[in-house]
Amino acid sequence: MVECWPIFYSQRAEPKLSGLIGNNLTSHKQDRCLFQHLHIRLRAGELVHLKGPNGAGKSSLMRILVGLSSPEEGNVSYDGVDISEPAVANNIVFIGHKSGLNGLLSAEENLTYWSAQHQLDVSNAEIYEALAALNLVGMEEVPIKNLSAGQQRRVALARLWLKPATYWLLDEPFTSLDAEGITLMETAFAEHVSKQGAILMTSHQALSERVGRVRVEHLDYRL
Ligand SMILES: Nc1ncnc2c1ncn2[C@@H]1O[C@H](COP(=O)(O)OP(=O)(O)OP(=O)(O)O)[C@@H](O)[C@H]1O
Repeated sequence: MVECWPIFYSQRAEPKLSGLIGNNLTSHKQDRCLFQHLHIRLRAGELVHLKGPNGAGKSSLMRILVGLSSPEEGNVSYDGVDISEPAVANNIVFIGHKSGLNGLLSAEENLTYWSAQHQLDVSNAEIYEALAALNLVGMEEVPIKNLSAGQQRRVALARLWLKPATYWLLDEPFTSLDAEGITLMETAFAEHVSKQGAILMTSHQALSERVGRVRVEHLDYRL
């Protein structure tokens, strides 16, 4: 039988440990065990690249780690506080592999709405600055449905510029990005980690040396 997941930290560790801790996580989908008794830890100042084949369960794990779905077993905490505590969300930005944007609204409107949802005090000028950082000057008022796939991805990623959070959980952030977009994001990742931010990301492509030190973890496909 395939071992589900390497144990990234001692099982004797106390739950009050700093960082993101997924403890003893188990999840099944369609009668298949994606992972069982999985332990994962992400510390401040770390970038973890979660790899694995299609269908292995990376997105399912990410959704559990941000509290969007519940594991059948185990628990998730951030700096010793359980994910169920509302305050925990203030320190996390999750960007899923779907952009989560309203196609009828512009980039500016989407980010204004998202900021309000997250109780962020963000000005219009800051939204324009975030979009400029993603090289979207001139695209601010265009309905999302009229932007290219890569431009839409950039709008989704602009959220990272708007919310001051330690933990970035990014599911396939490079999807549809061109080489310049990937360089831009890798540079942002390196900067975030250098300021003691923490990043857990999935990607089917290798990261360049630009991002600095990366810890790679694998999630195997279980039959
Ligand atoms: N809402 C759902 N209902 C039923 N099955 C699901 C659901 N979401 C995911 N699955 C199944 O769980 C398995 C893992 O899916 P998941 O999206 O987590 O994989 P992944 O590792 O992120 O894959 P990829 O690399 O293709 O993005 C797949 O077999 C998928 O069919």
